[in-house]
Amino acid sequence: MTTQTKNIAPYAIEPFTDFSLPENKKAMEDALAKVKTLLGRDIPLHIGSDKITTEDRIVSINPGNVDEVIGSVSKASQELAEKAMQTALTAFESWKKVSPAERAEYLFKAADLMRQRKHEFSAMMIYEAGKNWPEADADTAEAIDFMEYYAREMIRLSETNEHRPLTKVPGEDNKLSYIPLGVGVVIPPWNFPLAICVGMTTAAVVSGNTVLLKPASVTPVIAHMFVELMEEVGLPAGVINFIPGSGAEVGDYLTTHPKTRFISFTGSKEVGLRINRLAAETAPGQIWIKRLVAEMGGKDGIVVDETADLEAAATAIVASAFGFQGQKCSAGSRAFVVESVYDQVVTLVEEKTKKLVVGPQEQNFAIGPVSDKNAYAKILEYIEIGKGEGRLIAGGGKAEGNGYYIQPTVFADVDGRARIMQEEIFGPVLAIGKAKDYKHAIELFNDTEYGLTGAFFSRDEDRISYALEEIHVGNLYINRKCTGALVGAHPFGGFNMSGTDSKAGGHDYLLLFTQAKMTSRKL
Ligand SMILES: NC(=O)c1ccc[n+]([C@@H]2O[C@H](COP(=O)([O-])OP(=O)(O)OC[C@H]3O[C@@H](n4cnc5c(N)ncnc54)[C@H](O)[C@@H]3O)[C@@H](O)[C@H]2O)c1
Ligand SMILES: N[C@@H](CCC=O)C(=O)O
Repeated sequence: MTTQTKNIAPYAIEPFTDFSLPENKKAMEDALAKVKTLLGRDIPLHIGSDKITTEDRIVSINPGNVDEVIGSVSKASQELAEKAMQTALTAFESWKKVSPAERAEYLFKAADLMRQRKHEFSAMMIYEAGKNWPEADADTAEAIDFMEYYAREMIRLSETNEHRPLTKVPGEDNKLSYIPLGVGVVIPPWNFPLAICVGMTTAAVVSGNTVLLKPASVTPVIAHMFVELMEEVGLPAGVINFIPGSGAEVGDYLTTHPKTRFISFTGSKEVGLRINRLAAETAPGQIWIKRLVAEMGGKDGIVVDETADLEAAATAIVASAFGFQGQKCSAGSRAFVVESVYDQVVTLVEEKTKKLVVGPQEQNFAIGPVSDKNAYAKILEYIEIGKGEGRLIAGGGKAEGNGYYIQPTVFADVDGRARIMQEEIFGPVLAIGKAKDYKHAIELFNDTEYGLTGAFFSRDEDRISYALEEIHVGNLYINRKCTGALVGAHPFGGFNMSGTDSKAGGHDYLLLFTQAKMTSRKL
């Protein structure tokens, strides 16, 4: 072990804030007040050390108060995307020579600063993404975790010859080193606008790559707050280039660019498959196969058998379906319950859902707005489809407020092949189906093109063993909700149309941003 590693404390998960304590509540209120004074600013592109302002803008608004502008964000054109690519290519030549421990140090410093200003980052997400306080706090905690975790992981990878030596051959000194790939395009989603953006970007950067970060158009301001933080800790110019822009224009341009070495994408199946197709084409002058990490959607859910703790199962169903308004790739938008306890579980879910109050997230309501106008229209359309596919037992339409508010909605008696059981709605809509027995319930659960998260509720050990083997998802939980993976503890990524199963927050993740070089020296 090197001296540097010895001085680094073992990775520990960032604790969540308990807002029932008056001092924490006050700290968040102060942060909300402070961040409010920062809203509405002009946000430039960051290309190398240049801050570039453009005429064309993305105007980010508060989805819970649509008159409030969060920021007016400059938008990259293809010419500016090209400038960013050239800048990242130049920066790569020096960044790749910076030692892994030094690269990790930037992440440690940024994690430290983010921890100190935790509530300010959360406050920005409360305004820009419509997260409530605990959801925003968990997002910030996860962003800190990703930086702490990947920094240590890079150091561990750089010491691989000490920890996992190659087989000895007399007369040879053989070594393996993990070197960076080059310039990557990082395309995060809006729903974990800090954690996933930070995780994807810092994993690539700590591995020695330089990046073009194209934030989600719904949440560019919180992404910019992170970019400013990385500048504050002294990350060299050009390592992270911030280029908000249209997916179709800038996204396609960079995906097909011959100098793009890898693309790290998290978002919908439709966009992920498009990037997969475009990235597979070899552009003139391209000398590598582009690497693609694509984490996509889900149609996740919970299976409940008759031996389960039904109260706990119903609580988990409601939390998984409606946490952050169901806008998680891990959201439990389906539940399958065996017929002997079906009515009991449905009643419990109905009661618990009806207790959820909808309102603005500045005031920390359980349910806030959905992300934007398009999502609002799409979710309401699915609710209408659901009315023809199941029995409406809670919600069923718009909720009051100056934003994109929708009632948490539950449909019971839904067939496994119904559209609301098969298609990712990405909103507060839950479909419940009845199964003959636990095996049938698992069969219904597996009948989807996705395979991201799932949970099984039972007290029977044999059935739990069966579920562990048969439920086909990347993240499977027993007797708990199917959302809320923790960095280091629950490496995250899905099967089938849910993506490339990259296992973010796990030991294998940085391998996706490196290539292993073997050197053999004759002694
Ligand atoms: N599997 C996971 O880990 C995970 C995590 C979070 C979200 N998601 C999924 O993300 C989706 C919600 O996020 P979203 O609405 O931001 O998804 P989205 O696919 O609409 O957008 C994702 C990102 O892709 C960009 N984009 C759009 N068109 C592009 C193109 N042609 N080229 C390049 N980039 C382009 C967007 O600007 C955004 O930054 C859901 O399907 C959800 O399940 C998956
Ligand atoms: N990692 C998060 C989901 C990320 C996608 O939206 C969870 O486990 O709930």
